[in-house]
Amino acid sequence: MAIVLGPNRYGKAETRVVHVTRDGETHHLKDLNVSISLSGEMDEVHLTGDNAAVLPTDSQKNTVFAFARKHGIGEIEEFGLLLARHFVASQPTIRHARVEIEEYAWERHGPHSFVRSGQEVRTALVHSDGPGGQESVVSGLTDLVVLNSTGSEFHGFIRDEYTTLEPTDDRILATAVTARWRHRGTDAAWGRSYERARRCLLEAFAGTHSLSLQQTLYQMGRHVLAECGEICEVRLSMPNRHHFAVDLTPFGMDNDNEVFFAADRPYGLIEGTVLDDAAPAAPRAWS
Ligand SMILES: O=c1[nH]c(=O)c2[nH]c(=O)[nH]c2[nH]1
Repeated sequence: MAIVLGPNRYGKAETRVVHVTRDGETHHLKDLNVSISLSGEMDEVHLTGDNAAVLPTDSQKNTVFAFARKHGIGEIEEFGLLLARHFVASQPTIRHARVEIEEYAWERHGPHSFVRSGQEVRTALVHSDGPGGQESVVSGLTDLVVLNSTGSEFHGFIRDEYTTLEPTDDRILATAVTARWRHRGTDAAWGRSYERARRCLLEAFAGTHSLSLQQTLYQMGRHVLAECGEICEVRLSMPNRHHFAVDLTPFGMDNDNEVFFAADRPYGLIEGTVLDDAAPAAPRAWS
């Protein structure tokens, strides 16, 4: 048996950077969580402990803050590309950079006062092999919590000896959407693209008369691809947040889908990809 070093990467995870743009009395806020992961000629550091090829993760963290000061923070895809390209272009030992960014939204509550809005998080995942190499941008969101109080059925499923679920033609459909979408290029109008993709997800969730969460998932991905030409692949992960109508007959009451028990776990987890089959595959874009 030969023992060898396999794939590896390293970087500073979860640098929390807040940038304030001061426009007189009126301030603008960007609140990010930036995770950097670099790879390249890293055999020596693993095999012998020679650090000559290693850009310290501490320097990577500092770069995030310095770039926020130098370039400001616009769209997170843009900031991610700036960072990823910098590491690969400036360090010969670094061949590949992966930058993952979460953006937390703040709602304006005054000229320099903000309220953290919802739990939804905007995301970007950027890969760069440097000038002339491959690059990819995947945008997305997590924790977009949505609920339809009707317009959802689930019946016609397999019944085996362990099946107790009753078919239903009217149930609550609720989920917390995690969606990621791959762009065809690296120069989209990121902000507008994000708003359009998000709107499409919501429109399709609300507008689909659902026979299963799987069917709703496919419609959501389809709608994004149909409306957003800059996007070629959508990956969705949606927990089925079960709401069970409570049996109130012990108390002499009926319950015509009015009172539900919102179960926490277990939950069905429905995941799927919707894509333009002509788009080039980019497995590395998602890793
Ligand atoms: O939309 C659904 N899809 C399923 O696969 C499933 N399984 C289940 O028990 N309930 C549901 N609902």
